Amino acid sequence: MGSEEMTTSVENVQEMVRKNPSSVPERFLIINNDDNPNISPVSSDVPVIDLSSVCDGNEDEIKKLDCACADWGFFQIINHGIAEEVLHGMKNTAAEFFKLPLEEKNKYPPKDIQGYGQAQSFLTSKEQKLDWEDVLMLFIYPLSYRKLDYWPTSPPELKDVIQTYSAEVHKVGERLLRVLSVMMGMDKDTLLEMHKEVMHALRVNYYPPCPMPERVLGVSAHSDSTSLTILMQDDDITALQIRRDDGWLPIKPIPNALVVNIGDVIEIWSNGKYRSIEHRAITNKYKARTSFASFLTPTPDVELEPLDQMVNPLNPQKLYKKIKYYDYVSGSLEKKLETKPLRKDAN
Ligand SMILES: O=C(O)CCC(=O)C(=O)O
Ligand SMILES: [Fe+2]
Repeated sequence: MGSEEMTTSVENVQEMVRKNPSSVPERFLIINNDDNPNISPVSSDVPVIDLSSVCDGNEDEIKKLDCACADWGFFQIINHGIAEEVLHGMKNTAAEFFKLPLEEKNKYPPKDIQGYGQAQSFLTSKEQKLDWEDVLMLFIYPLSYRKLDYWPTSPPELKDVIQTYSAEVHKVGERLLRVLSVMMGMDKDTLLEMHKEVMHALRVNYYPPCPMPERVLGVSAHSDSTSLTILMQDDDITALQIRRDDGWLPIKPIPNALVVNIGDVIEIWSNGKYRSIEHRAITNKYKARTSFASFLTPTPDVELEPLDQMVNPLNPQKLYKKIKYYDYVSGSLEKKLETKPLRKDAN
């Protein structure tokens, strides 16, 4: 049972619910009313983008994507080219992993952001409210960052499934970055080159059912410190919400579509034209939910700064200071999932 001792002081949420399905420890209860999951949602839907049409150069669809990145920061993509079997394979195999006994899952205790554990064990802060989720986090690319010690060996096919799913998502991410590069006035490969290498981490979020969904968040409000995040969510539960018009807008799952959001890095490069929007996930009283977030980022040594061509009469100055991506992430981890750390005046 040594592995259990190796976990942090935050209890495994799934295990806690299994042992005591009707109670919620104090540290999970929300006090700040702005975080209230009950706040009345805004009604309208995030744009749905046909990726194949965008990549074929369809002007209207590209315009729609431009609008989605600027006005919404979030959109869903269809016709992304990832086979249904790949998506379902990932969901079904991960479900088998989360069903395993705790001792089995605890063979991969979180360290250096990788492994299986509670959301907070991946972060530094101790005081914040806890999120109602357990997380499996793995570096996928570059291969030199991959630490297979953290890749679960059970179920046996999981490693291959993660590899196949992630390779496909990576291709989608690169296609999107090529289109965004052109939309930002550059050659199609420039944005990719600015990453030096497109780094990729997979975070599998497992949210057990929660007896008090009106007072507990699955993941509290945050923006992603990525270039892009590509998310696969369950079809049968609406839980992801984005901040919009002073309210929270739910993103209703579309079967086999993927949710994409602009992260802080693209917000900075685009000098605020494309927006990294705060989002959160609420909990569900009756059902567990799983989401798969693929985080695409530049390498840590990349210097972030608004691109010269994104400074224009509409946006006459650089809105963000130059900062190394590594320092940016360290800063936002400390501030962590509080409020959005962006919009530093550059002077
Ligand atoms: O579960 C979700 O829908 C959101 C997850 C998320 O925002 C994240 O992992 O960064
Ligand atoms: Fe997120």
